[in-house]
Amino acid sequence: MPLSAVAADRLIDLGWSAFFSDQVAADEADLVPVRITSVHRARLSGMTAAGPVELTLPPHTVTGDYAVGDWVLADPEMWLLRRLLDRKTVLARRVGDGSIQLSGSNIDTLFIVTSCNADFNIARLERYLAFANQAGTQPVVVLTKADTAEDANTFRDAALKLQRDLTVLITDPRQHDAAEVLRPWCGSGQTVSLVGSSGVGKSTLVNTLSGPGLAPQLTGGIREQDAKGRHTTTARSLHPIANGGWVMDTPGIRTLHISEMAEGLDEVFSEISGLTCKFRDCTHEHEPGCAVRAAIADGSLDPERLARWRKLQEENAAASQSRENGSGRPGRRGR
Ligand SMILES: Nc1nc2c(ncn2[C@@H]2O[C@H](COP(=O)(O)OP(=O)(O)OP(=O)(O)O)[C@@H](O)[C@H]2O)c(=O)[nH]1
Ligand SMILES: [Zn+2]
Repeated sequence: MPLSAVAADRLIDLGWSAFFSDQVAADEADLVPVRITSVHRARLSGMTAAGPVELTLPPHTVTGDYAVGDWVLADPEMWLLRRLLDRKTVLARRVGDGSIQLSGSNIDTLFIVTSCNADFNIARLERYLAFANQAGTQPVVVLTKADTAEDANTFRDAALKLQRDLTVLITDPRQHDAAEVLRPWCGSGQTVSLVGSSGVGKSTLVNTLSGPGLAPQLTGGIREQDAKGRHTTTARSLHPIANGGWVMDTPGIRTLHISEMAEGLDEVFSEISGLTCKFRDCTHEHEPGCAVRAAIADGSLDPERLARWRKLQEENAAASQSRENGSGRPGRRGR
């Protein structure tokens, strides 16, 4: 069943690309690509080129194995879920009990939102950057509440130093032009998500991006009752952006533990990870020919930045080591 030109365009709007179509085997031609738009305890909702569908799940399906943003193939007769396609990017992290939490997949850009006030925290931003890099998504720092700061540019200058070629934007999420400022990352077929502390303006930004007339439910996560009757935020969802693209609302991340994020960290701290010392296993403590200590000595590397890098390296090594015999890695780099 060849796709009509309209349906093909619609699929591209949804984020479908050669990366996914190349995975469809010849004998799967009658299956339909579905993008997962929300993941519930016992239910998966999705979007096809023709509109929204509720998937029928095969027995023993664990919905937690699926992420909002996933592409799956389904049998159109009953919308029976057949197979998950490989992810281009995946935001994954270890949570308290050691399990992997999937925060979303096939996200092109992660807006790391922080305010020009006491919320602005360099060490936390470096964690978020490692998280985005490890996922394979492009991080963009979005600074809000510039109107309440004496000089927002000092915040922007500090953020620009956190990663080579990092994009840092200043915008007021309450204003319509916030959508214009973020437009380059929100075109047709592009998927964005937001992270940041409570109160920095994420929901306001999602509402501004979604344009007028979209469900106010976007502010505040979707809450469900778990088995013990507690209310927990179990669902994330994908929403259309007014002029193209998709935005994923992700629940707040209270503490972002660094685990299995070596590549992501190297990218944040590329000015350190790119240095070559005389000894390959240099600890940068006392060895001769240490390029890291030389960079500190000549002033090209900030000792505080080095200290933060060390702390994250140690946290990552300790967490990754204790996981060595555990289940698969949470993050898989897509680029
Ligand atoms: N003055 C000012 N207020 C802002 C700005 N951005 C957001 N706010 C306000 O800050 C408050 C919090 O914004 P939210 O969008 O609810 O923040 P959030 O990040 O979604 O918070 P959680 O839902 O708790 O995760 C709201 O009252 C916004 O109107 C800004 O640039 N300047
Ligand atoms: Zn060294």
